[in-house]
Amino acid sequence: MNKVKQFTKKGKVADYIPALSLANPADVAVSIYDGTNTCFSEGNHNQLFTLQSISKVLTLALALMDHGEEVVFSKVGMEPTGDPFNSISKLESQIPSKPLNPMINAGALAVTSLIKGSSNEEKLSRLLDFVRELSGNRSIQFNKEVAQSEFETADLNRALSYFMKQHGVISGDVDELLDLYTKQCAIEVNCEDLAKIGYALAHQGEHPNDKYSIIPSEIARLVKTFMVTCGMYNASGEFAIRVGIPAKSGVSGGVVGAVPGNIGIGIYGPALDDKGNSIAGMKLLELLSSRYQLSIF
Ligand SMILES: NC(=O)CC[C@H](N)C(=O)O
Repeated sequence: MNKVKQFTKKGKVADYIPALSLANPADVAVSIYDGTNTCFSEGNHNQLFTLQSISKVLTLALALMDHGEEVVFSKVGMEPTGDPFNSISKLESQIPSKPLNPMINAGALAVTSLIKGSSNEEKLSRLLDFVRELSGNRSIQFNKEVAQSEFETADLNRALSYFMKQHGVISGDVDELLDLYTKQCAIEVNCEDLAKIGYALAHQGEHPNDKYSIIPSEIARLVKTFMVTCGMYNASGEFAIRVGIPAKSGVSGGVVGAVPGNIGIGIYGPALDDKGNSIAGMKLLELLSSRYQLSIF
């Protein structure tokens, strides 16, 4: 832990969502869960933070459970982009303007538009229940201030959505979609919750304590594969080489790691590198992976 703390000085807290700029850049925490009911943690593992892009993994799993692969992958592709997570450029150059994968914002917005429910309240409550079940934590909620702060400033995500609506990738009201998406991104967890979610994904979608199946194993496999190819945005290639753990980051500084058949890892470190990944989190995962030989490759 001491080895990685120094790296926080080189990073910057995200401020394009104003509420996220309140985070303390010096924070670093990690939890590791091996299925034996208690987490091994270091740092302030009770610190709450929002899922942000980590939620994309969970909405993908839910949308696949709701509709199956054929429907979901008619709206979103399976290829890494090599572009920043909020880029619009490939939407225009791809025919028929389908977002390239579900881990970039355009693809995640398309996936969120697929979540079943008769209202945003019902869709959000289904997603919250899903996150609560995967983490074994019934008290998980979303942070209203962070959701509101993102909703008020999400013009780029609105632009992506309008572009996709024009091209028939999504339908319906764009602000309704943004309302759900910003609440999904504002779901609040701590490192232990993330470690348990990582464990569930690492174990074919099993409940982290009770071991019954929450996500069908084929969907858990598919989601982990996206974590490898696109989980760290346009740093995914280097991350696969240096770390080799299926993982997903968010601009709040959270990272979830799922070592297949083994541990789940939850990290918080809000100082980010230039690609939007937790700078200390990436380093910590690199050290953990080499010390305990966790790379899947
Ligand atoms: N990379 C991220 O975590 C991005 C999520 C954020 N809510 C956004 O859409 O910009």
